[in-house]
Amino acid sequence: PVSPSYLLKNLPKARAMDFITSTAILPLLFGCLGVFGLFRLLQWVRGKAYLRNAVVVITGATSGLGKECAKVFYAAGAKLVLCGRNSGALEELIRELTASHATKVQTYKPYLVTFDLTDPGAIVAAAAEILQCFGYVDILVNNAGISYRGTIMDTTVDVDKRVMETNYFGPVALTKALLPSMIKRRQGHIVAISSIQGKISIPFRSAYAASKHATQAFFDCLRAEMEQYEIEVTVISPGYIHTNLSVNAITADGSRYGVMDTTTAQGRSPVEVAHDVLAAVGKKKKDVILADLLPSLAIYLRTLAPGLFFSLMASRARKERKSKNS
Ligand SMILES: NC(=O)C1=CN([C@@H]2O[C@H](COP(=O)(O)OP(=O)(O)OC[C@H]3O[C@@H](n4cnc5c(N)ncnc54)[C@H](OP(=O)(O)O)[C@@H]3O)[C@@H](O)[C@H]2O)C=CC1
Ligand SMILES: CCCCCCCCCCCCCCCC(=O)OCC(=O)COP(=O)(O)O
Repeated sequence: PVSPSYLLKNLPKARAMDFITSTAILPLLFGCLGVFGLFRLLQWVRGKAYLRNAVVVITGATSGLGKECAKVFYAAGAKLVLCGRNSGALEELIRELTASHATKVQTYKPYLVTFDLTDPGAIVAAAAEILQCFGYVDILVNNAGISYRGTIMDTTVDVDKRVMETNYFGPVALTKALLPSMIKRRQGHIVAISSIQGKISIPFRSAYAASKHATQAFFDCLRAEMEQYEIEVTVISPGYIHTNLSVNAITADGSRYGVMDTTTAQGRSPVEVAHDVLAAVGKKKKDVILADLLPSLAIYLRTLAPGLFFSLMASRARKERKSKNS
């Protein structure tokens, strides 16, 4: 028997088109496209339904990615609990959200909870307040975080601890405080906003990269342990986003860095990233990288050719040191 590929190669173009249209190839192609389209549509509809009326807790909602996440989850019809340290900024955001009417679904006035993620007592109290108010939480978005700049040798252990408390122990404590009620309902979704630096470590970010690697590891373990209760875990690792992360970063002695780095300024818009977060949550994705090609390739390089990756990082450290000294 003559194979379709042989015929396609050997028949003139016109005859080849005749062949395609007169055989099952075209209907098969359209069939596959149709099934794929239907699957995507179903996924989209399910995602929308999943977020509508869901009780969603977002930490770090006062600025940057958290603020934009608040906007897209609000517009999707979620019942929001917005967390942060600055109650004035949260109240302002709630005013902004409730003033806009550009959504077709029913929206709910967000609830506000203020606490510091470095204060374990305040985290437990905040979780209790949220549960008392809503009875349950559907989705927790652990977004709040701080970054850091400094050399390991100059950095005090207090600074390492502060970054770990904000980016790792805080989200872990909040997750643990909300998990029992999720387990009881056999329903819930924990989201961790990590970073590309949760997958690869770059020089002069030791505390930050360590906190994000710890985040990735903890929430990967959690995903496996929670499968039995049907609780979802999504870890999201973005590349640079144009927010105030670098401005708010702390330095080796704990002072504020206060500089908008070029990498941050040239990062993706937080609005776009928030939409990607919403889509990932709606699709119950397990692990998502939201970055350009180079950082994504760097993750593969770290796994497949670690020696080369380490040399590149050492050269990056040399260059950065040189430019600082000159
Ligand atoms: N921007 C980027 O390039 C990238 C960011 N990310 C991650 O995205 C997340 C959001 O950061 P982004 O929006 O960029 O930065 P921002 O600095 O704009 O926002 C950080 C948020 O975290 C809150 N926060 C910081 N420390 C604490 C604390 N101790 N207790 C409670 N809340 C706190 C801040 O609240 P407050 O107003 O009280 O300071 C603020 O709302 C972080 O986890 C970050 O690591 C990941 C990859 C890239
Ligand atoms: C097969 C070819 C592979 C080539 C790989 C070359 C290696 C290039 C290194 C790229 C490093 C990318 C670092 C990305 C870091 C990042 O996106 O971090 C996100 C953040 O969390 C930003 O926080 P920060 O405080 O550091 O601004």
